[in-house]
Amino acid sequence: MVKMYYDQDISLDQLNNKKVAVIGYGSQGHAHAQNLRDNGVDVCIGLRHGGSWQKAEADGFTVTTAGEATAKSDVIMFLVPDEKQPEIYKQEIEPHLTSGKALAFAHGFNIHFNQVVPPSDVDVFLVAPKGPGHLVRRVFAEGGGVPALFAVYQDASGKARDIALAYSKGVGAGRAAVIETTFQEETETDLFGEQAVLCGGTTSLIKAGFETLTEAGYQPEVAYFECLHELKLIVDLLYEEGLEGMRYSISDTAQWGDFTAGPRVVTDETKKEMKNILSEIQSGEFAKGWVTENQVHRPMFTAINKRESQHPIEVVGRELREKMPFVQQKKKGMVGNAKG
Ligand SMILES: NC(=O)C1=CN([C@@H]2O[C@H](COP(=O)(O)OP(=O)(O)OC[C@H]3O[C@@H](n4cnc5c(N)ncnc54)[C@H](OP(=O)(O)O)[C@@H]3O)[C@@H](O)[C@H]2O)C=CC1
Ligand SMILES: CC[C@](O)(C(C)=O)C(=O)O
Ligand SMILES: [Mg+2]
Ligand SMILES: [Mg+2]
Repeated sequence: MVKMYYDQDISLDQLNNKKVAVIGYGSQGHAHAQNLRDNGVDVCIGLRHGGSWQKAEADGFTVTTAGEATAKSDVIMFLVPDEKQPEIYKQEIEPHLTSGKALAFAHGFNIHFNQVVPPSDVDVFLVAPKGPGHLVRRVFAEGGGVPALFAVYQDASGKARDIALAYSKGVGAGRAAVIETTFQEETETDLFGEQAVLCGGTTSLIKAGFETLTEAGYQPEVAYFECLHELKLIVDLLYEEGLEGMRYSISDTAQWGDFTAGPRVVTDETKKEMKNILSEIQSGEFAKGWVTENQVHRPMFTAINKRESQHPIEVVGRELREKMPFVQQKKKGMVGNAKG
């Protein structure tokens, strides 16, 4: 088994006398900043004037521009959206990224695909939590942690690995598991996971199930609870106990259906397509498409996003969730969601 690091294996010393700038206060930014602060790390926030600035100040942080935060800090964790990083790096980070500092990422996209090229006299590492930022904070606040990968791309100080490990502990990952990787492995596996399984694969599966039931004349509310709402409850069991633990809790009838019908839904053809998706990530084809889509101001992203928000499962889901305030974490004050 790969070596894993836990809190007891990691020292926070490499962060103790350092200032950490978290650039961005969105999904990952607010979680890193708050978890690090709770672990005694000296954190400031770098932003542009806007919604996140107010949130970060209301949460008690010192907020300046990204450039000022970079200038006064030793470790700069870059948590603005991937597609904005190259420009913000050139304008705000690079001019202040003097020798001896460390530039850090939560995802390797821009380093691996050469969109950000830091100078050789700074450390470059990543600490990539394997979970959405809002859960990185929520799970930490509940006493747990979200696992993370760390990787060193450039070790100018000779201490980059220890700083990355300390940072991983600082955000709470040492409570779950910290694994060493490379920028290439993190970038390719993360893109694959979010496209084929966690986000793309799952939303397509949910919609296909919902559409199959509603097109057959079943009520949309019933289809919503069956194909979306209950998925969370099933995934909770998978998270806690794996496949076997989930199957312990479901009926034997469901388990027999799982064994016999599941492979008819996710077939060899599906796996073949997963391999194609992985090849496009590995070759840089996906990255090229995403960079280009942003250069032309996201026409497809915008159109698809609009169409998706009007899907019948979203229409019925909004109504049903309104009546279940206990499921609505966002309305209960989920902080740092720059996406609204
Ligand atoms: N979302 C996640 O859970 C995960 C994300 N990652 C990685 O973390 C990084 C950050 O992603 P994510 O947290 O989703 O980002 P978000 O979109 O949630 O947050 C973006 C933040 O950047 C700020 N920002 C945007 N433009 C600027 C600017 N020009 N100058 C200064 N600040 C700016 C926004 O502030 P404003 O309010 O002003 O717009 C906001 O605070 C990415 O590399 C991503 O791949 C890795 C693991 C999981
Ligand atoms: C699964 C999506 C993710 O990779 C994540 C939350 O880990 C992301 O980029 O947001
Ligand atoms: Mg991810
Ligand atoms: Mg990702």
